[in-house]
Amino acid sequence: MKSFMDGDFLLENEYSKILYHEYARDMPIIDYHNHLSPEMLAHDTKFENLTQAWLYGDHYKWRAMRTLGVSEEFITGNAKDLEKFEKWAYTVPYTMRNPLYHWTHLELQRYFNISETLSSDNAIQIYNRANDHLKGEGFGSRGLITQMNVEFLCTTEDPTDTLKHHQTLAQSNFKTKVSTAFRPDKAIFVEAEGFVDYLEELSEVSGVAINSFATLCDALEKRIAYFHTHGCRIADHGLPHMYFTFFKEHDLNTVLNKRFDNKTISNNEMDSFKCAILMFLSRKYHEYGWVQQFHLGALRNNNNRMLAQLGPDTGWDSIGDWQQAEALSKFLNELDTHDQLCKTIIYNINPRDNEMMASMIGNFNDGSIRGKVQFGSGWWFLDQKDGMEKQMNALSNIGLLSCFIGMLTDSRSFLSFPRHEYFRRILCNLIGRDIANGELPKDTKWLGKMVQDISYNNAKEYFNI
Ligand SMILES: O=C(O)[C@@H](O)[C@H](O)[C@H](O)C(=O)CO
Repeated sequence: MKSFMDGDFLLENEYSKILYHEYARDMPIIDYHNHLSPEMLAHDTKFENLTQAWLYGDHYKWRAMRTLGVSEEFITGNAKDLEKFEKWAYTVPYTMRNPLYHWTHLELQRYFNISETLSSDNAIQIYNRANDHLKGEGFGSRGLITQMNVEFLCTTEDPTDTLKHHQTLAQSNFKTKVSTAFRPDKAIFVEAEGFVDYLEELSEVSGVAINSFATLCDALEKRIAYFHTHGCRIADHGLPHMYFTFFKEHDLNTVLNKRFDNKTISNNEMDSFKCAILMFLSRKYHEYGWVQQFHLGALRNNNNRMLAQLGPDTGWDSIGDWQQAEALSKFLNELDTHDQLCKTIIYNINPRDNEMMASMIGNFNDGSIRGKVQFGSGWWFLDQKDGMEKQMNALSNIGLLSCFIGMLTDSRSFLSFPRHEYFRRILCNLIGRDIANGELPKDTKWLGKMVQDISYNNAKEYFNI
């Protein structure tokens, strides 16, 4: 019987172990999508305690604590950091079978060499032991990244961002290359309450007076050029679904003028605007040689009361069930038809769409670039063992797992990088299981190279790092 989370954690047989320990484990990390703070990296911010490093910003943990009945005071409220940690320690045993249980103990092991399981019983001891580490060398924001052998990481910024922290990092001696992803969502959601105010910000930072669809595009292009100058080569979008509707520029200006006049717009006007702005952006990404990502299907901000209290990305989102395939196909086809489709990564949040996504990418992998269009790793509610296995099985069954660019943390926590280890163990076990069952040859050399490609080489080549 295996011990809990021992050295062969998630590795069921000898082949899984060989693939992980001898091939995947020591590959550097390329984390091409996350929400880490570039400011904290630029300043190499140290953490006063484990609560700040582990619980601040992590809405995965917040949802678990709320489900257990922990008061918001001890989550995002005014309780002391130690009190918040004690509530998290109380919660952890109740997260068994949720990925948080594995991530929590993997992180305690990898950063703090703590192998005990966390609970209320040992909360204070573990808190103090971890804090002693955090006070030491190599445990600032940069050190935590360096410890995990991270070669490249990509944060996510709005087009109005100055990128001053990325510029600081580029001029520093920090070994990890820190880039940014251009995330223009606020310019896309034309119906959003703050849309017009946002256009004023965009106008200010771009130097373009935005009074029409064309000038909005000019402003965005100026920011794409600015981001490009500062090393950005990736864009990202969080959408309920893709948009594809017929539009005329005149109508788009009508939509904008209605928003400037605080008038409501129809659903069709909304969709036409979003299709048009996304089409413009994608064409520009292609022109600049960028990679574009589309995170599709999240049903965001479901709890108005808590949104008003805490804002977005605080744990009140869930899996949506929009139809995805037709609009996505037509959008990508329109770009492909005019040779304007850049490298693209599509992510689904509803597991129902796994096979659809795995088949969709084959429509536009035209042989021009190896793995040009990618089915992204299990995202958000799917970035756990079951979700990752299902995503990789769908990709294996319908596409080519060997061309997959693998894992990303999508995290706001500097302690999340063992999630790459978690992914690599799951990947190696999937393949090791097939070898043990006689479904794959005992060619650990070939399959070892495959797991190294999925863990690192494919992403390095895909993003030209
Ligand atoms: O990029 C997104 O929109 C989501 O990943 C979002 O940031 C979410 O809060 C998240 O971090 C899920 O892992």
